[in-house]
Amino acid sequence: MEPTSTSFPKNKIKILLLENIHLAAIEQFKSQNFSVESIASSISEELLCEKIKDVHVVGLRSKTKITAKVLDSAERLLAIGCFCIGTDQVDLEAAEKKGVPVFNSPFCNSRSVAELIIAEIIILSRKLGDKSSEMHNKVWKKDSKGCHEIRGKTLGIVGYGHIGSQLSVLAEAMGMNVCYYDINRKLPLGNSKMCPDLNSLLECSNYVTLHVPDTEITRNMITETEINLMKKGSLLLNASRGKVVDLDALVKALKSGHLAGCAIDVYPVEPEANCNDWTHDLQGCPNTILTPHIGGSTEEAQEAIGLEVSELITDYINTGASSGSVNFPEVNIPVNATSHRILNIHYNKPGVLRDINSILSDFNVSSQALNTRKHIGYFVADVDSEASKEIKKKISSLPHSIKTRVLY
Ligand SMILES: NC(=O)C1=CN([C@@H]2O[C@H](COP(=O)(O)OP(=O)(O)OC[C@H]3O[C@@H](n4cnc5c(N)ncnc54)[C@H](O)[C@@H]3O)[C@@H](O)[C@H]2O)C=CC1
Ligand SMILES: O=C(O)C(=O)COP(=O)(O)O
Repeated sequence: MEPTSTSFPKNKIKILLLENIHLAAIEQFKSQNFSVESIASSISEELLCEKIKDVHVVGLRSKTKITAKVLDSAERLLAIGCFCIGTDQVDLEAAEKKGVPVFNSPFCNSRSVAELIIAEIIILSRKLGDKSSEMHNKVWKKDSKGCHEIRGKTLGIVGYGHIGSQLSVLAEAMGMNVCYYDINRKLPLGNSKMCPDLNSLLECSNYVTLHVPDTEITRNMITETEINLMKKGSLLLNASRGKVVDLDALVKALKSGHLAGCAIDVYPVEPEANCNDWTHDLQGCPNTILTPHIGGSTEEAQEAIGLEVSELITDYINTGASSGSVNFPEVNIPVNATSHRILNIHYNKPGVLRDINSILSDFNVSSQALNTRKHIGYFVADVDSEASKEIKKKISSLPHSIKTRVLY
């Protein structure tokens, strides 16, 4: 008997991509016959609430905010793709409660960020930004005052994760001494040294670079107090998130000469799209490199991210595999071509598995798996194709069910 066609037609799957996500993702989704709309910029919450109503997948980068309000409008949403590392732009708990997995690319642009920081350390050490600006303005001013080699200097890395550890290796290869501070225990790479606390790193470093996520703990991690603990003439680099550093305090330290320079790639508020009227108090500060959140903006990184995240989402839509999501129970059982697959997302309450299995006890189940997180459970089972419609109907009507899909 032909399996009943229960899977949602692929060409009805609507994918909205924002912020100029790489063509590799668009091509991957189109190869699955999904329909794709790609927008080059971020969009406002109001417009997103409207556009997301009939969308099954939304892809974004670091700008677009997926708030609880946006999620309330997203009745058909199956998955969210953060085509970047950070996922702080998504209300992860609200997405979990709605049974929407969030996928990201945990390290495809780590090297790009690390290389940018190495470049900026050298540019700042030789004041290349100011020197180049002077030359463009007809000023030939040759001097070595305040210019240094980086060999033998100390780089303090705050956050020794994918980027911080990559940077550690590159910096040591340039002859720098490396120390780091992390709230988690980390394997020190090469000759790097762990600092017991942030203050000791600030006090011993010639360069301080920040590579932490945006969290309640890291917001305003570097204020006037921490900047004043830094050595006079040291330099601060931030390519993590804009709220980690109090930029007013940074401007004050640059103008007083306490800090010899800085490189800032991220800002508390950033434009939704490219513009030519961006202003900030950091403009005009001495030996100050300002970049428009381009740490991960290399062709290599964007292509790799586009491929990785689109493949994770494709697998989730086509097989229910949730590996690689940051907010969802991980379930990943081999596909059984002769069965139909039931996917059930439910509130994590006692008795749900009993209720599901009492429904399945009347049918043949070739494999099943359950995993849970704080708010939800994710159940996957392969069943006879003849029974899948009936099983889906019964499981989706259970009191704690959030979403139930059938794949074949
Ligand atoms: N400017 C840009 O274009 C980019 C910015 N980023 C940002 O950089 C951040 C770091 O990226 P990855 O290294 O890949 O992340 P990761 O998660 O691999 O490493 C972050 C490290 O920070 C540590 N950490 C967390 N809170 C801390 C605290 N309060 N004090 C000290 N350490 C703390 C964690 O234990 C972890 O080891 C991302 O969360 C993202 O916000 C990432 C890529 C590109
Ligand atoms: O990977 C990250 O977290 C980033 O901040 C990169 O942001 P972007 O993808 O360039 O908007």
